[in-house]
Amino acid sequence: MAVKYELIKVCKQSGARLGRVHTPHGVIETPAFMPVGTQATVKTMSPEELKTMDAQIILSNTYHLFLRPGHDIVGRAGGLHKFMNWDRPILTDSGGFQVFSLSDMRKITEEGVQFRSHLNGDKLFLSPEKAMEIQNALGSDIMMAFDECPPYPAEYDYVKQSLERTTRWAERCLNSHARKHDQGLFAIVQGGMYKDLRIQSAKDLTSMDFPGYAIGGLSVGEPKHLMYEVLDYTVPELPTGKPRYLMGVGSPDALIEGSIRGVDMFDCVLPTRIARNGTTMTSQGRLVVRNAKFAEDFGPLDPECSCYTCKNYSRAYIRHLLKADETFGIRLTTYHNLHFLLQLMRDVRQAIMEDRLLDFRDDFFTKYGLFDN
Ligand SMILES: CNc1nc2cc3c(=O)[nH]c(N)nc3c(CC[C@H]3O[C@@H](OC)[C@H](OC)[C@@H]3OC)c2[nH]1
Ligand SMILES: [Zn+2]
Repeated sequence: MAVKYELIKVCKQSGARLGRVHTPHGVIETPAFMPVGTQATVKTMSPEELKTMDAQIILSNTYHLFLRPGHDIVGRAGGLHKFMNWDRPILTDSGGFQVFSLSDMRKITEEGVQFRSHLNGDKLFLSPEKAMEIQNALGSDIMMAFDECPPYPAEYDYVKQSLERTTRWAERCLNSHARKHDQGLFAIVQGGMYKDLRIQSAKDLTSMDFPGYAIGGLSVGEPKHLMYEVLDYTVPELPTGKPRYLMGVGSPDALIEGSIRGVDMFDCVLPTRIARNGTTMTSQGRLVVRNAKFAEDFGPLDPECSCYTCKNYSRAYIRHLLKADETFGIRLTTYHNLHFLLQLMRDVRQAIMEDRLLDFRDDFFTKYGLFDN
């Protein structure tokens, strides 16, 4: 079946919502955090470990897989699910963002974007139609429309031109959507930090029938309060019966604040990226386990965590592995960080069920030391 959203309940205290996103490879309970597996793997984690921590859906990336190994190879392997041995839902980004964040020598035209591969300098081209062809070959359950994510800050006129082109590109994606595997195609709302442009982008895109809507153009260096402000006036422009996906977000506080504002899906490289330099998220805030002070600390990363890492290994052992550059060290910090955010979203869903998400936020922020900064 195609991608459908089922609204279960709205939190009486916060307006956040509990929902389910039905996809060809299974159901996602929302609000949900989606681990990022850019190059067809969530770095250092096996699919079995991701299932043990109950990751419901993972992300992969059109830009990276187009460049390497090539979407045609993945297609001939039977698609991304088969290629990476993951039988739950997969969402793929359309590649637009990476063209701007990874490659140089790029040129935007109405047709699409010319750029050079960040791997070998090859001249390449991505367009709405190409992005759809690639995602069809990958066979992801949720595909993203090809868009431009303007930099921050960006001039009003540039953002207006850009969002209007992104809307035309979204229409071209819809028209070239083969629905080969009954995949869902989400449009991406742009408009920078300008209220009238965000509302224009949302109105234009919701007038076409997409099964879900992403809010793009955020988490690009703007202050957090500005991101929340944009959410405050953009989310209400989106249909309540469709999932809302805030791209590239985020930290524990942003996941809670975004859920309060009615966002259903989140993705962020934070948990896997900071794990690689030995930074972990714990119920008492961030903990840099590489620090010398943990050399003889034989307790778990987080005394309140029930994950595999915290049940079986000490801070001293993990610190030793990281200092010795042993791969198992970043596997343990990665496992814990992903589990931490997945558990946080389970707690958020429970708080929505019990109409107490604002209380949950205050308790979490107090313990996590977020009222300090
Ligand atoms: C960090 N802040 C952030 N703001 C973003 C805004 C946009 C946006 O407006 N449009 C598009 N198309 N993508 C965006 C993205 C990339 C997310 C992907 O980036 C990849 O993570 C690195 C990952 O790919 C598996 C993920 O897949 C959905 C953003 N990331
Ligand atoms: Zn843990």
